[in-house]
Amino acid sequence: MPAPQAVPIPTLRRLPRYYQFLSRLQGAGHDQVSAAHMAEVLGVHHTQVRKDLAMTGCQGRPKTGHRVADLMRAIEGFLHWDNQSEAFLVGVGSLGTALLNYRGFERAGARIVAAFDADPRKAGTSVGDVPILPIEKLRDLGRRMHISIGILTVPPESAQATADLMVAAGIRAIWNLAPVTLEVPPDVIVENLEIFASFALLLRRLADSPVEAEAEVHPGL
Ligand SMILES: NC(=O)c1ccc[n+]([C@@H]2O[C@H](COP(=O)([O-])OP(=O)(O)OC[C@H]3O[C@@H](n4cnc5c(N)ncnc54)[C@H](O)[C@@H]3O)[C@@H](O)[C@H]2O)c1
Repeated sequence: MPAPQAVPIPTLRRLPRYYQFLSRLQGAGHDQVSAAHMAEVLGVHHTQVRKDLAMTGCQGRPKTGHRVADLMRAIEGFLHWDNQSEAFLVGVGSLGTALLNYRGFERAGARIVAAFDADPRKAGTSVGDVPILPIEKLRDLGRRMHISIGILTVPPESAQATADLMVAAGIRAIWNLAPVTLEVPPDVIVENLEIFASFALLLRRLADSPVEAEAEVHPGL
């Protein structure tokens, strides 16, 4: 298996999509899949799919392709999903609560073990089985529990201070959902996610797409 730094980022982004597709195939009772079929359904060039899958070390067979279960295991191992990383979430508002309620993280290899908020009314409560703790506990607890991932869902004005606190707590990877460019030491990884950037792209593409026919608007209304 190549060293992690040799893996192209686009491959790392495509593998979870492959995994979701495989999981749907498995759910529908299929146990074999070809790279060509994955390429067609997912709209990725088949050479690229083969290259990506080869990186996971899973060998396909010329006629039958891959066993779905083997491929899923290979992707899990390659992305370290089989070695769950524990995460802290900071900022238990609308977005933070939605993420805490989302059980898909565990399938993606991360388990949120505690959440933190500055609002004293939230401390001492929980979302599902995740306890909400006062923000003052973040630093010591992070260090004691060797937590490496921080999910940042505080308002923009608190984002940099929260990132600083996460770094002081020993967190080495921050998933930043606040619309702020964070400044962190060079050895700390930041991945930003902006849902509205994707939505803006959708709107732009809709505006650019040709309208084929004068559609009947809301028939039946
Ligand atoms: N990435 C995206 O696509 C996306 C989508 C929606 C919202 N957001 C961003 O996510 C963040 C949260 O949005 P929301 O709608 O959940 O806000 P919210 O106001 O509902 O929740 C924010 C929470 O953070 C807590 N908080 C504030 N300062 C804190 C601090 N210093 N330490 C710990 N906790 C603190 C508040 O008490 C509150 O519970 C915002 O930055 C928002 O812009 C991003």
